[in-house]
Amino acid sequence: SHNLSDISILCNYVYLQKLELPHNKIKLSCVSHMPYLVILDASHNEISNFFEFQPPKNLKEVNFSHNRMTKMKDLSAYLSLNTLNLDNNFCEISGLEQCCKLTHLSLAHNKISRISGLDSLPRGNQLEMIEGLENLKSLQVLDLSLNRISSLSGLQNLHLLGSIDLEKNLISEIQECKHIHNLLLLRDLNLLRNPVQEQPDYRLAVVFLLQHLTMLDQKKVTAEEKVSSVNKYDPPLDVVAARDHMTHLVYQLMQPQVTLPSPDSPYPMLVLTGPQGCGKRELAHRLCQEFSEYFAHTCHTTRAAYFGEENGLDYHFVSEEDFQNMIPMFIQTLQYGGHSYGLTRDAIEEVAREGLACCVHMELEGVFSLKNSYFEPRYILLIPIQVEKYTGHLKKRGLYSQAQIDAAVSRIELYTNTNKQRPGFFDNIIPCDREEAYQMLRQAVKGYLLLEEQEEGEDNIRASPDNTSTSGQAPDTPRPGTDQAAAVVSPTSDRRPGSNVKPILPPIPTGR
Ligand SMILES: Nc1ncnc2c1ncn2[C@@H]1O[C@H](COP(=O)(O)OP(=O)(O)OP(=O)(O)O)[C@@H](O)[C@H]1O
Repeated sequence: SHNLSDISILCNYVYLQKLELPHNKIKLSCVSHMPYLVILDASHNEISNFFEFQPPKNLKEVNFSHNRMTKMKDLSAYLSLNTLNLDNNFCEISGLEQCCKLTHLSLAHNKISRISGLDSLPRGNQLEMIEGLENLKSLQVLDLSLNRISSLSGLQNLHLLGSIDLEKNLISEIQECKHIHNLLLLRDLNLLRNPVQEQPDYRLAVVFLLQHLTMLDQKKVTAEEKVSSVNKYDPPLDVVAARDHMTHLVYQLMQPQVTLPSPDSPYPMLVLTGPQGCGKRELAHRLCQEFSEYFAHTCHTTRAAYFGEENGLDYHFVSEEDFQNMIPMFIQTLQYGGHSYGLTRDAIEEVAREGLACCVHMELEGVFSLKNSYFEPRYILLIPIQVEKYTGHLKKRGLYSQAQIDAAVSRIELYTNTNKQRPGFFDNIIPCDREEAYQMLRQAVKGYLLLEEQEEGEDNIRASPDNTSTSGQAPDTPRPGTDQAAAVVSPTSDRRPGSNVKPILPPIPTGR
């Protein structure tokens, strides 16, 4: 750092192996007199000529960063070079084809729009790491084929990149593509002859992660591939529900006898839906307790019972193996947070035989699935209004990991969008983070049950069979706890299960 400009005196030091002259204004012609030079640091000078000296046979490390070079030349004579720092110089990289020992190339802060010519670096000595590319903001085409690169990290900010050729490298993980996920102009990626090709569903997974690609591995990405990849890795709710429904429909057709439900006598059900942890489970529980003569909860899950949960009451807790064996019995299932949840026909029938309606809670996919079925439940959406409060509540519960919390929070939008885009999809919407959520819920349910008058003292008034009015009830409507009721709900009754269910929910409006 002494602003040296003339170093011709060094011409006499022919045995020099290491020359460090950063931050000067030197010219390098004297290097031609140093055949044994191994390390050269001429960074931060004003050198405009690239390698303008006779090649020292063993020159291994060269630092030319921060100079004024604009044009590269063929470096085939510099056979021993393994480390080359060219930060802050060039517009185009070339001439490295014969640098067979190059393993470390730094190209930070250049104006390079095209990197090529690195593809013929001989095997066994290929680049393992390219440094400094992150600042090559104008780079559009990157050819790093035939190297030993195993990560795409460092490319994430090259927003103008349209083409990356990494054929025959060591990329082995599909997740590496996440590094280039935000490159919206990237159309062409070549990962041929990388170990990643062996990963199951490699092509669909890459097409999913890089949705702007038009060419992958020198093959056009088709519209069908794009749709299949989204359906596989982030299926829309309708697709999840349709698949679930299809499975259960097939099994249903294989069942010896279908009892519930039937299109002519819909079985009443109440479904609470909303993102996980919004309190559906407790609310459903309270409802089933308060309205125990109307509702019972019945769902199966493979998740372990939380403290205080009871088998058969909160869920039927079963092993994953049992759950899989029961698949033919389900009318709806969902994999959520690594666990399986489902509603079996048998469980619904058991509730129905007791003269009760099912009150279940589920994620939105379950609702979509039920909407495909014969069932015509009432759907109540429980939605958090204040995200921070909801997040705090999830944390306080101490049941969920941060990832689960994030997933639950991110799904709020799914619910609100569904509500916006499909008017009438939900019968009621209740802000679940309000103190009075349960009061609002029971009010809605009482509305369904036409129970208002009963509260006002008319004890014996129940919902009419046709649900059209609450007054002038048929006096012989069975009351819970009476012999008559017992007769109707007797499990030994030979009437069709479900036919004794109280006609509690008003008919579903047509056109839903
Ligand atoms: N049969 C089903 N189909 C779809 N989703 C279901 C089903 N049964 C339960 N779920 C939903 O799966 C998610 C996880 O269930 P879990 O019982 O662990 O909920 P939770 O953590 O207690 O949250 P919440 O308070 O929302 O019930 C919940 O959103 C629940 O409503």
